[in-house]
Amino acid sequence: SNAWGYGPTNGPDTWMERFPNAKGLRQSPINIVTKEAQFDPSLKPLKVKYDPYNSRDILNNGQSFQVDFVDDTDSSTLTGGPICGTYRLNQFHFHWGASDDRGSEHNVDGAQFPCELHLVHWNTKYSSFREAADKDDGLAVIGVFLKIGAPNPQLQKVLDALDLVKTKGKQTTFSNFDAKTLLPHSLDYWTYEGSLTTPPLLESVTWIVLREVISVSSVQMAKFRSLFFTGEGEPQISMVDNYRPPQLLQGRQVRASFQ
Ligand SMILES: COc1cccc(N2C=Cc3cc(S(N)(=O)=O)sc3S2(=O)=O)c1
Ligand SMILES: [Zn+2]
Repeated sequence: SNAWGYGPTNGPDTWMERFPNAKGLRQSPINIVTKEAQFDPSLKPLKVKYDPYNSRDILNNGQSFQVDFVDDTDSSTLTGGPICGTYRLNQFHFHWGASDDRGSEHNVDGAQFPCELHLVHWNTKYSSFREAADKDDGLAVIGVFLKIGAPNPQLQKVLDALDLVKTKGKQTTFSNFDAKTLLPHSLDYWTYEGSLTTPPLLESVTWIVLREVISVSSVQMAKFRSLFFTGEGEPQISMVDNYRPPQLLQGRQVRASFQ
């Protein structure tokens, strides 16, 4: 099929054929070399204000599943940190592996995690998410690593909804979810200028990758892997390994909000 994906014939190494941004100078994800991340005292603390009222639905989009938020007011926002102004939460989604040894997009000192959460926000200096999506300062994505450990009860609320969105295109109502409950205690972060990690690979993202991980159990990871890339009635292909490998830093500086 000509649609992009993560398989042998449409995966990350083929994306440059249709999405020239793939060869750009600020591509994501990257490997974060912690010793080379310079502490920047001018970086402000992250301020996350999420209102559970804004959560709307959960959708299998054929590449991951995402929880969408109503973003027509400033009720769920990200401010402070490396960004200027107010960014609104639009959606969150995950990337994961076929086994616990891989699955995250960003790496830390060459290490991969089994899963990575992305919370996608857009700059309200633009009139909409779509208008912001291709601007240099249009998007800010918080990345959170998931590490195998104790079951995560907050994550479980999301995983319990997956039975209703097994195949591509399925969606269901998902209200009153507080995305803040998915964040770790510490909001210490690394930050760098990058891109969307899937087509259209737009170079519009200020990445904010949290240092502290959240936990996920192996049983919970199996729930992620019970989804399908394919639609109802099509030959089933398990939704696993939906991650892009690290891209070249191309001279970019990764800054740390902590010493
Ligand atoms: C062109 O404007 C649009 C319109 C609709 C959706 C998207 N998106 C596509 C990919 C994509 C990848 C993201 S990641 N993994 O870097 O966090 S976030 C994201 S998106 O902005 O939702 C872009
Ligand atoms: Zn993502």
